[in-house]
Amino acid sequence: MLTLNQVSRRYGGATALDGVDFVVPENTYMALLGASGAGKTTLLRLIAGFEEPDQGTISLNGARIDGQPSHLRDIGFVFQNFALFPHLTVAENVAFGLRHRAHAPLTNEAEIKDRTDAALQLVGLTGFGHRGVSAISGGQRQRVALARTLVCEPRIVLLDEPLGALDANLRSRMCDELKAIRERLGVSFLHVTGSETEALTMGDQVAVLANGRIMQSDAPDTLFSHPGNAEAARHLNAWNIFDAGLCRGDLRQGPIAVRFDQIDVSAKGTAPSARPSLHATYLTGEFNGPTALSFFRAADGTLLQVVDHLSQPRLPDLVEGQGYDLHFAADALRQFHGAA
Ligand SMILES: Nc1ncnc2c1ncn2[C@@H]1O[C@H](COP(=O)(O)OP(=O)(O)OP(=O)(O)O)[C@@H](O)[C@H]1O
Repeated sequence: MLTLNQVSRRYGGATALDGVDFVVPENTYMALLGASGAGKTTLLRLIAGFEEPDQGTISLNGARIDGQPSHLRDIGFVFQNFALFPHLTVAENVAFGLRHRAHAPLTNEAEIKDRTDAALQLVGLTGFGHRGVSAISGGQRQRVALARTLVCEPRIVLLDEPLGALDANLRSRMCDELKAIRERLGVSFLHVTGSETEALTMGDQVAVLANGRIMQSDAPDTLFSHPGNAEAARHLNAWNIFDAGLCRGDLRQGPIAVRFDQIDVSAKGTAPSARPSLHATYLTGEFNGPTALSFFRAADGTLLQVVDHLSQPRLPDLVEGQGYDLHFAADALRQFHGAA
């Protein structure tokens, strides 16, 4: 189990991480979701030991690792750009870590070969060992990077946007593979990403990092259905967040959130009186295959989105520039304390 306790990191006057409390349990695929600049890479670099926190502690299985040299932490790191050696073969790239690690480097060629072959088999690259790393596909390069990390049997694996350099089809295939490989190994993976879809698909647990803090860490379905604050909701790209004052109905003051797929639309003045509702102007629509997204503007300028599933359409025909009532079940909304 990896534990960060009140970890902070500043660069000059800028705070990258601000009192982060974070736990990655054993044998877990942990996804860390955050926007660009949220501090994701900084967090991984502190765990790996490439940098030290200004404050706070980092422990692995109960023992402090902050302050320890990086190469003694037994932590694997898979970089976004794979960082393979271009002049080495696939097998040589994988074996490199075994030969050169600071802690008990291997010299026995038979053992190096056995462990390299096992790592290549684990990532589905048996038979590719002799190839140059420029003679394989992007997805295969990603798997070499993973094999190179896994061959050293790290206690936890950190993955920095590992699918970022892959095209969309390959990305979804690699999602399944990464999950399967982790399950076979039984070590925890900490995978950082800016994509909510990737985080929710991959993670046994998903943490949201914003403004240098962990906003929420939960099972993906809990996070998606019950974001605990406006910042977590905003990262899921599925929730409208607006001021309760816009609504007709008996609501507490402050920011509220309603999911894109839980809002209904009626002609102006026809919202059922039992449901909270607000007026908004229809801007435009967007088809995304099986779903359609409609955009509205509320009186205070807030942009609202409504998702309609084409197999079960709920929305009337909408006219651009015309006002509508947007309404929802009272139990569909979430209210948060503090600013939106
Ligand atoms: N070496 C550094 N010197 C100064 N500022 C830095 C340094 N490294 C990171 N920062 C700043 O710290 C903040 C967090 O950066 P970090 O790279 O951790 O974000 P990130 O979430 O990984 O972003 P991205 O998804 O864009 O890679 C940013 O504001 C960044 O500009």
